Amino acid sequence: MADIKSPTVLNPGILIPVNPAIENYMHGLLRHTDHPVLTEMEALAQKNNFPIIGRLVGAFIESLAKMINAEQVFEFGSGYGYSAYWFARAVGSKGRVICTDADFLNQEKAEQYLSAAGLWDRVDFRAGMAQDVFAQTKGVFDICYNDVDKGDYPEIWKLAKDRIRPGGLYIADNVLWRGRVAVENPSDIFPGWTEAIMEHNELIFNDPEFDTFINPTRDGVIVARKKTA
Ligand SMILES: C[S@@+](CC[C@H](N)C(=O)[O-])C[C@H]1O[C@@H](n2cnc3c(N)ncnc32)[C@H](O)[C@@H]1O
Repeated sequence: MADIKSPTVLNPGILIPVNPAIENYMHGLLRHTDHPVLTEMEALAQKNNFPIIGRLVGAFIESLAKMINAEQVFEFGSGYGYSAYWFARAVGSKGRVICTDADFLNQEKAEQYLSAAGLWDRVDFRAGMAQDVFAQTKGVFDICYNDVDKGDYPEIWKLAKDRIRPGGLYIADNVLWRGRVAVENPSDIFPGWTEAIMEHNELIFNDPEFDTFINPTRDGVIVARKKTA
């Protein structure tokens, strides 16, 4: 039996923080979240090797959004709407999830899936660079969620942090980057991405305006709550 106290080592320098058997067990507990649209979106991700947040993180962000009664969410990097599916459920019929993605084909797919799920009327999907869309959007958000290319993580944090309401959340996926943040000289997918994620994480943990924690599920999700006083 695998030692569940040690992270699983896949390749030299690549670590999975939570033992896959435990993640499978947690998946099993989420069977009640099954939905035909969700299953289709997950199948597409599997087929195309597209990096969606997956069921465990999806259920996590939905819970977080419900805990703070979030109604206004901004997503940096929405893909074809899988993470937005969970936020859209949480914000309710009066809420709004602004989605952004650099690939306009993802907007079409998101419309198809989220319409089928009855959630499209809560979504405002804007194809383009998330940074530009954010600059064109006014107001503060209950949640800013970051899942863009990892080299841009520090920039997105700096943009988002001042436009989160007190008590609101900054959430970013992949902040453990398959453990690369924890090893010396990791082999990276793109040069500089590990360093950018590490800079991002340090900036957030050292920001006195936020209380911050990393949930190590899947690839690591950082959650930073803006203090109220
Ligand atoms: C990891 S995927 C997002 C997955 C999505 N959050 C989910 O879990 O369903 C990253 C997406 O961000 C988009 N992207 C990357 N950098 C971006 C940027 N600066 N602005 C807008 N979209 C970006 C890519 O086209 C890709 O679809």
